[in-house]
Amino acid sequence: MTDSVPGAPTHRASKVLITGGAGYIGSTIATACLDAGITPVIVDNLSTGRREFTAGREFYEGDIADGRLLDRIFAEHPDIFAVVHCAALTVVPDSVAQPLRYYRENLAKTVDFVDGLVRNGCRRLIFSSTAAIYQPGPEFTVDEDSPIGPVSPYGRTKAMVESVLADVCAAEDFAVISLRYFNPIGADPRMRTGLQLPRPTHALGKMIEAVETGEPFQITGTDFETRDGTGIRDYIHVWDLARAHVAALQQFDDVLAGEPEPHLVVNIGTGQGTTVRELVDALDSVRGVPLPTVAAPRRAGDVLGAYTRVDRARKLLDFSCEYTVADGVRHALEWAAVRDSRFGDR
Ligand SMILES: NC(=O)c1ccc[n+]([C@@H]2O[C@H](COP(=O)([O-])OP(=O)(O)OC[C@H]3O[C@@H](n4cnc5c(N)ncnc54)[C@H](O)[C@@H]3O)[C@@H](O)[C@H]2O)c1
Ligand SMILES: O=c1ccn([C@@H]2O[C@H](COP(=O)(O)OP(=O)(O)O[C@H]3O[C@H](CO)[C@H](O)[C@H](O)[C@H]3O)[C@@H](O)[C@H]2O)c(=O)[nH]1
Repeated sequence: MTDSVPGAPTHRASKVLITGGAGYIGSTIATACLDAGITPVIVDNLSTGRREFTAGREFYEGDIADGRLLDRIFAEHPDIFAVVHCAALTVVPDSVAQPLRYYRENLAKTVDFVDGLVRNGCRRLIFSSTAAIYQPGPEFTVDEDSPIGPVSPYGRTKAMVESVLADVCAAEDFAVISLRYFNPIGADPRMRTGLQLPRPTHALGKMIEAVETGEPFQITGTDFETRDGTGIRDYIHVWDLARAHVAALQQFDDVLAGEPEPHLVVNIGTGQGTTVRELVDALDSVRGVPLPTVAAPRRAGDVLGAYTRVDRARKLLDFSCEYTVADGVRHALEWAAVRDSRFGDR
């Protein structure tokens, strides 16, 4: 006799381990989990994450490759039903300058971490993958079957981890949903968490820096084959991105039950492309003041960009975005205004 209901999840999504839960995306996922009634347990070495984001949350300071720490976490929380694996180094130019560090932190440590999960009988994992693993091409849209061809060591670490996870799923009682994120922007709409990195290099971060300093914003690349010559991206509100994780957690077993393999890949984006100039327009309409811009050369390795088709996320996770790009811009500006007061050392 079981208490299961036809169509109901085959597990109860009650407690989840989040690696990198003191970082930008992981802390927002932790908040969204709490709002959905799922208790987050965070493990983070605070290399880029902030202790402030763990306040009032179950938190273990340490490294994902520390097997003894992992054993302790599972001994103290035997009811963890899944892991969201966000912990990684994420700066593309750093990965070019220090590839061994990136392969160690993102790939080798994930191997040790997954070994520890298998040892502790934890068999569900959601992996933070990235749109950066797709091969750049003239097509504006990609889907999960588009060719893989990352151009940076960072992107390659993510593609390699996906392959490792697929192999583990084939050999062990282990199941994975790899979510390939497009470009996250914004903050928790209630301003509990947001971007904590002091020197962001992404487009919206640099625009907000330009607002703060009064310097013109440099548009790096105005000769791409896009509608206005500037790079195109799929900017997803970080809260929507976090909601996608909650959806994947709540339906984990049911979603994978319908799949031929226990390793599923899903793109998470809005399905809409936005050029750099259009992102500046969104910022201008939110602020009501035009941001001065100046044309600059392309960044090394910069690509034309892409946005995702959203059919798989909609069909398998019943997920779609609720926030617009303008919402993301507005929340990023609001967060920038409160951010420093949240951190004692700035
Ligand atoms: N931000 C983006 O544009 C983007 C896009 C696609 C995918 N992703 C992926 O999303 C995930 C989260 O990215 P983010 O933007 O929140 O970055 P972040 O730097 O804000 O968060 C990463 C967190 O992981 C922690 N961490 C790193 N290495 C660790 C280790 N060995 N052990 C324990 N903790 C460790 C850091 O302290 C930090 O809190 C990453 O895996 C990243 O590759 C990010
Ligand atoms: O100061 C800037 C910064 C960016 N851009 C342009 O804005 C577009 C988007 O650039 P982002 O850096 O915001 O986005 P990317 O997709 O190129 O890269 C981002 O997403 C990647 C994952 O997909 C990595 O996480 C990377 O570190 C992060 O910056 C590009 O055309 C870029 O040339 C500018 O015009 N000026």
